[in-house]
Amino acid sequence: MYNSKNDNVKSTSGNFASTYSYNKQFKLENGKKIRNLQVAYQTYGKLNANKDNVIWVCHALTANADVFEWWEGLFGENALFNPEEHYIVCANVLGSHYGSTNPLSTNPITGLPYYLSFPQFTIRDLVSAHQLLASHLGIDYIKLLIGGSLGGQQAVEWSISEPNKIENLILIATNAAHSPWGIAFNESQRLAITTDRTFYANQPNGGSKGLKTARSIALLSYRTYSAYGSTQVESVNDKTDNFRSSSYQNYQGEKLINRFNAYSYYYLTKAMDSHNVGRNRKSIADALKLITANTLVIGIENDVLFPLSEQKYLADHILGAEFSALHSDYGHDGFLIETDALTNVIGNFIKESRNKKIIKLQHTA
Ligand SMILES: CC(=O)SCCNC(=O)CCNC(=O)[C@H](O)C(C)(C)COP(=O)(O)OP(=O)(O)OC[C@H]1O[C@@H](n2cnc3c(N)ncnc32)[C@H](O)[C@@H]1OP(=O)(O)O
Ligand SMILES: N[C@@H](CCO)C(=O)O
Repeated sequence: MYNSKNDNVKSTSGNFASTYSYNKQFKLENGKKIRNLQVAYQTYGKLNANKDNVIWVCHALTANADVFEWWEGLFGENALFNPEEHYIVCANVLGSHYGSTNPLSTNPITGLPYYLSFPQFTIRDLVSAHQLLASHLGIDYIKLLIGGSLGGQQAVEWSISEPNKIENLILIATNAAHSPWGIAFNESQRLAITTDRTFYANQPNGGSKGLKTARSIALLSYRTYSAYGSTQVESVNDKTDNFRSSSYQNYQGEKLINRFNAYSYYYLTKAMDSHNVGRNRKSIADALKLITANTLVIGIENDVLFPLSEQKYLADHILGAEFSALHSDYGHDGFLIETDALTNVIGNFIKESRNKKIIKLQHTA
């Protein structure tokens, strides 16, 4: 149920799924090392002769490398980001069990799964692992790097660490440093997981009841008062129990534990907490100034987890960045759902960028 490792599989939708193995020791930001690092990834389309059609997607907390599945509408055969024009790459993050090395993987030193002995990693480590993959794929230039939420945290870090490699950057519903509010939400979820004593049993479904509660807590930050009001309102006034909202929370928790494990969730939320582009750099604002990509920052108006002020901050500190706010009844998760609005705003940004480039070329000719 947990491992979807595919080795060099060409799927029916024409995409290519594979796993990259790094044969040296992978050094984490905290100095710890992971042997035999695996990075699962999928590609769609072909790298062109100039190697300048790469779209790299960084996924959020519980997604996987199959971006055509979870970002359908923005990515797909007939979408803005399509395999006809682009070479689209999406890799599973370190710590997630959709094919990359994670706490359920076997530790080559002990021959046993890591579980809670897995080393803690940061957003920068997620990026470093994907930079190795990019180099393995012969990609030294990314036409457009895009990510939302935890995916946006990776995209902003990548753009700071390798500014010359990223031409265009799209950051959605994300931030420059994870907020005290966001960390508190994550800690509450981890408290739910660790209250489930099976978490310490080191078994694949350990902590799953706790994870169900964690997802229930998280949903309150991914959705809004009005989303619950419109989708979970009762049609009768005489109920005193068994409300739709309760069943929804239970259903969503069950849905997650059927496809995700508590260990990956625990470590990935800690990685999210670690996000701070200013760490070991002069300041957050100075780090953002290192970005040279043509940048669009998109926020969701009623996102309670990553409020608009965070995207405004990014746009104000990244040189020349544009800012756009979208409305979504969903709140934070709107970045995964409002694909028509995203296609529209990103499509316009790409057109404007092309025009700017033509004008620049005319001036320098
Ligand atoms: C292998 C994989 O699955 S890969 C990973 C896929 N997931 C990801 O990539 C992570 C990112 N995606 C997500 O977080 C989510 O899928 C989102 C945000 C995009 C959409 O969330 P959803 O849960 O689909 O939407 P929403 O909140 O409207 O809930 C709808 C679901 O709740 C169910 N539901 C709605 N109200 C109730 C209720 N009162 N009681 C019980 N169930 C309910 C619906 O029947 C529907 O069920 P379904 O998912 O089985 O079709
Ligand atoms: N709903 C997203 C997390 C919010 O960014 C996910 O499950 O990946």
